[in-house]
Amino acid sequence: MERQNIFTILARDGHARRGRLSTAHGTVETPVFMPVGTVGSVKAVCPADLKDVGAQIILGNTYHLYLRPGDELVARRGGLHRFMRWDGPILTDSGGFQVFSLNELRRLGEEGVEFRSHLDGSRHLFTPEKVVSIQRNLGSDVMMVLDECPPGGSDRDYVARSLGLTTRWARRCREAYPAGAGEQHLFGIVQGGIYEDLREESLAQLAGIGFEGYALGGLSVGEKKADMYRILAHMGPRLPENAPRYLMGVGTPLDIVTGIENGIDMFDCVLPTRNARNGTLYTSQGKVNIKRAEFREDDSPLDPACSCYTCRTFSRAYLRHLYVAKEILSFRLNTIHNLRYFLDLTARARTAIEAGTMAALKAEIAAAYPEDGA
Ligand SMILES: CN(C)CCSCc1cc(N)cc2c(=O)[nH]c(N)nc12
Ligand SMILES: [Zn+2]
Repeated sequence: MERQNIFTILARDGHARRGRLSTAHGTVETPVFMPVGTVGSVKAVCPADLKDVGAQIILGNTYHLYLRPGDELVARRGGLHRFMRWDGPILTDSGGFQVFSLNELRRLGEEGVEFRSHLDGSRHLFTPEKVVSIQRNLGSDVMMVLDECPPGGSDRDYVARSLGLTTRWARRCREAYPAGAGEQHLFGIVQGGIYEDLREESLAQLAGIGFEGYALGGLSVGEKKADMYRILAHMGPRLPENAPRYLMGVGTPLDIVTGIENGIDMFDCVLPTRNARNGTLYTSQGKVNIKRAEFREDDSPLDPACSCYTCRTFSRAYLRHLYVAKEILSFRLNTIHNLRYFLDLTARARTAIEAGTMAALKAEIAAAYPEDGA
């Protein structure tokens, strides 16, 4: 069955693209930031909050949902959208990355990756076929292939061998879910570490198999920022032109704008949700550490340039009080704001690309976050 083109480019500004991705649960305006909802919830906020802050597509995670509550239980409850009452698009990572980041005990082989659950120590094997089956049970709109993400700083020989395994696994994922097999999209993940030639080799192999979208993996895993930016500049524009491009696990506000100017369409990062819970808030004037004593009697809004519920309603003094008192409401209000900041940033980028003013947006973000470019 001929697949209709799922991704349309509406405008460009240099390598930056303003696009539209169609999924079974609606269209996604790109560039887009995707809030992370690893175990079926974006921590501290509910679906109504997510809609209110402008979330379009959120992330779920194969590893976590497979272990608890179980992908088959979620399937029996009607799939992840129904289970968590999120009716917009969902992207799920394949789980390999989480196996490596959460488990000391794991064994990597041609068949797949064997690991012990971080919850109860039970033994499991993730194969390419298994992670596709889990993501089909979850019903995610975008599935990721099983890949190996070499740790930052891995030597070239290891990275070269690893990308071969990632390609063989990607091919098995595609065979388990051929193009046109259903409404879910399958994205390939380009590896190759900090080596341009290995990155191009990984991409050529994946493009030869054919996926609905392509992700840059293996970045923001401890490598030097300069190395990440070098690979991003080299590979962003080289990813297939008419497919969505996803930079996994990135990043800071400046990383995101830099990714957009290098042709990336989709981003996910735990920074807004994780930092909300430790009081680090992102604003138009840079980071605000809400627990600082200077805010004790500050009646001004967190960010005068932000129109989120938190900034419209509460003072910095109150947000500081909630945080210091360890009130649960602090997590929710801080998360609402931080997500709104990252979602507004990509919304502003969409407008900037249409207007040809991405350079000005980047200069503004670089000035507000001078420490990010380090
Ligand atoms: C919450 N997010 C961090 C989870 C989704 S993105 C996870 C993630 C992050 C990073 N930096 C690299 C990789 C990678 O190379 N492969 C895979 N499969 N996932 C990755
Ligand atoms: Zn706000």
